[in-house]
Amino acid sequence: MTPLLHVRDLTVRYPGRNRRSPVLAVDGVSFEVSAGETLALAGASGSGKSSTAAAVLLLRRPDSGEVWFDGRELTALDEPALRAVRPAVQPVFQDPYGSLSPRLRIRDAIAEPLRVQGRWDPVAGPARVAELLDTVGLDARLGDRRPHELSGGQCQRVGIARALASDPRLLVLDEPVSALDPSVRAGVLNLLVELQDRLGLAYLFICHDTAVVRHFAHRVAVLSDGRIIRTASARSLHPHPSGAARPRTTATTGKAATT
Ligand SMILES: Nc1ncnc2c1ncn2[C@@H]1O[C@H](COP(=O)(O)OP(=O)(O)OP(=O)(O)O)[C@@H](O)[C@H]1O
Repeated sequence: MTPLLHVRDLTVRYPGRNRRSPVLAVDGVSFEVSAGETLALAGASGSGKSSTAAAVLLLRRPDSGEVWFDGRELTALDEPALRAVRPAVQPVFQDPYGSLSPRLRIRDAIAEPLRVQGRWDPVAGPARVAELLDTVGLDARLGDRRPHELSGGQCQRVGIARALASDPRLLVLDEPVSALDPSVRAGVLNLLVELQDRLGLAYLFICHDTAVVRHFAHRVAVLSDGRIIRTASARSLHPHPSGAARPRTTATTGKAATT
C-alpha cells in the first residue's frame, strides 16, 4: 500500500548564535505514515520532534529533503498550490488555549478555517459546526462560549473539531495531551482513537511520554539529536509507570465530555 505521508531525508537548520555554526535540528529524517495509522515521533527534549512536525506541515520549509503527501511532493509546490493541499494536513498543538483566539466564540473558532478556505456556507455552516462539536463530545451550547470559559480538555476538543472542519486526512498532533490534567488525557486520546477508526485518519503523533506512545501509537520512531535512532512497534517500547493512557483496545467514545 502506498503511504499517505512519505518523508525523505529531511533536514532542518536554524541559524545559531554564530552564523558559521547553525543548529542542525533535523538531520536526514525519513519515515512513512499510512491512512488509519499512528506513527509517534518520540525522543528527549530538543531531539527535533517539533521541528520535524513543522517541516511536515510546511510551516517551515525544510533545508533539504522531500515531503510527499497522497502522491504529491509538497516540498516542490509553491504557496498557492500548497494552499489547496493544506486543509488535508491539519495540526493540533499542545497548548489548547494558545491555539484558539481568546476573542472568538467557540462556534466561530470552529467555523474560521472554513471561512478562510472560502468554504463557509451560511445555510449549512451552523449545522456543520454543531455536528463537529457533537463529534468531539461537546454540548452544542458550548459554542456560545469563549475559550477562557472552557476547561483545558474541552478546549483541546475544540482544537480537534477545528482541525476536523477542513476534512483532513492527516493530523499532526504535537504533544496534544501534554498540557492537560492527567485525569482528562485518556478521554482526549480515546476520542482521537475513535475518530481514526471512524474516519481513517493518519496521525503523526509527537510525544515524549513513552507510556502514552505505547498505548496510543501503532509504530514509533525515536529521535535523538535530530536523527531517527530506532523505529519499532509502539507496543515494544518499555512501559513507563506514569501518565498512562488507556490502551487502544478499550477506546470508548468521548461523547458528552464535560472535562
Ligand atoms: N527557532 C529556533 N532557533 C534556533 N534553534 C532552535 C529553534 N527551534 C528549535 N531549535 C533547536 O533545534 C533543536 C530541536 O528542537 P525541537 O523543538 O524540534 O525539539 P523537540 O524534540 O520538539 O523538543 P521539545 O520536546 O522540548 O519541544 C534543539 O536543539 C532546539 O534548541
